[in-house]
Amino acid sequence: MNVIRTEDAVGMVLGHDITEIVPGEFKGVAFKKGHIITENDIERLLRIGKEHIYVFDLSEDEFHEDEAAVRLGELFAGSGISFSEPKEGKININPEYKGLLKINRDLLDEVNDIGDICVATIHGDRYVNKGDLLGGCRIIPLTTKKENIYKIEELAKDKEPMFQVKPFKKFKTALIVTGSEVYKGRIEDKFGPVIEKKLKFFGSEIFYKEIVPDELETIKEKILAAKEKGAELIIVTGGMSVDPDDKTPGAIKATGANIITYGTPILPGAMLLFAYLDDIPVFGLPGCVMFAKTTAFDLLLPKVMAGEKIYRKDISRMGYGGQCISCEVCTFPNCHFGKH
Ligand SMILES: Nc1nc2c(c(=O)[nH]1)N[C@H]1C(S)=C(S)[C@@H](COP(=O)(O)OP(=O)(O)OC[C@H]3O[C@@H](n4cnc5c(N)ncnc54)[C@H](O)[C@@H]3O)O[C@H]1N2
Ligand code: MOO
Repeated sequence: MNVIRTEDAVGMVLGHDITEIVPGEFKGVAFKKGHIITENDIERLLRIGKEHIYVFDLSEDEFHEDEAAVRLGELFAGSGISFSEPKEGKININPEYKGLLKINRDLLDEVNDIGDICVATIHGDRYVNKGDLLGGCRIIPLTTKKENIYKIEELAKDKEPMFQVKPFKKFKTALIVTGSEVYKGRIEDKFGPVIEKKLKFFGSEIFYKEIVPDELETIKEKILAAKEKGAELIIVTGGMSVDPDDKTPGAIKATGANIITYGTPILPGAMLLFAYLDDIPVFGLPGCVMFAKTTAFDLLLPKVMAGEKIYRKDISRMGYGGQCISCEVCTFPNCHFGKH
């Protein structure tokens, strides 16, 4: 740090906070450490009694923390992402609309390995709402070598952005409720309303609904009929376990669908089936989806709704963090469930 005459400090970086006291009116920080001194500041500094100040020299090969933070904000913000004004070398990252958050985890780790620059995030692959806090980027020293920023710009080239939000699409959804007890009117359908509510949250609606008995052929026919009618997503509920009356997995298979998984390492929801009938995602949902607050379905549905293709490995890797602990007050998705 150098001591310099205040009049000569324009464009330089203030090395310490400066307090101003105007009796009866104001007492506080007039200028913060790290502030870049402008022509307009000189008179106020002199009035505070600062004829000399400590400054950092911003040499040719350095960026001021705020400038570096803004450059990184521009670099990290993919579609649907905005970032705040820098404050003391820090920007906040926010979504511009509701959607599925994607974070480039490899890039994140590489950036944090460099030093001087810290990026902290929430977990990706979950839904976020407009204005949520997704993360922050802070430059640790007051100034950082330009080469650090250029290195990050190079690292990020031709890669998925650090942050992006994929908007949810509207899916024409078919719902096939299985269960002879429901079909015969012995009990009321409690599954349908749960699914309807979950879909509505993502902006999709059920255009085709059938209640069918536990008969493999009937379930199969209704799935194929839904496809024929233009379904973009097919959900079949109930009959997913191993009882003799549980026909849903067999029926989905019999349509010729490609079974991605029957059994997910997620609890509750281990008996969930996910398949593609041509390109149409098909869920077989076990009974727990009807009564448990959060299940495997809540982890997979946002991805499907954002138009992501689901691979077997995406599901088989979900065991880590895949146990819901049924908190008294559910805060999902702001919890460990489904984060890995
Ligand atoms: N022997 C085994 N039994 C069960 C296993 C297992 O591995 N071995 N897994 C358990 C798990 S985990 C789950 S989850 C459930 C899966 O249930 P299903 O998908 O087979 O559900 P259902 O047997 O069809 O129904 C269970 C229960 O819920 C009622 N239900 C079903 N659909 C509706 C509806 N639309 N409206 C109202 N109520 C409905 C149904 O009447 C049953 O009482 O299996 C465990 N068992
Ligand atoms: O394992 Mo079941 O499908 O969780 O409730």
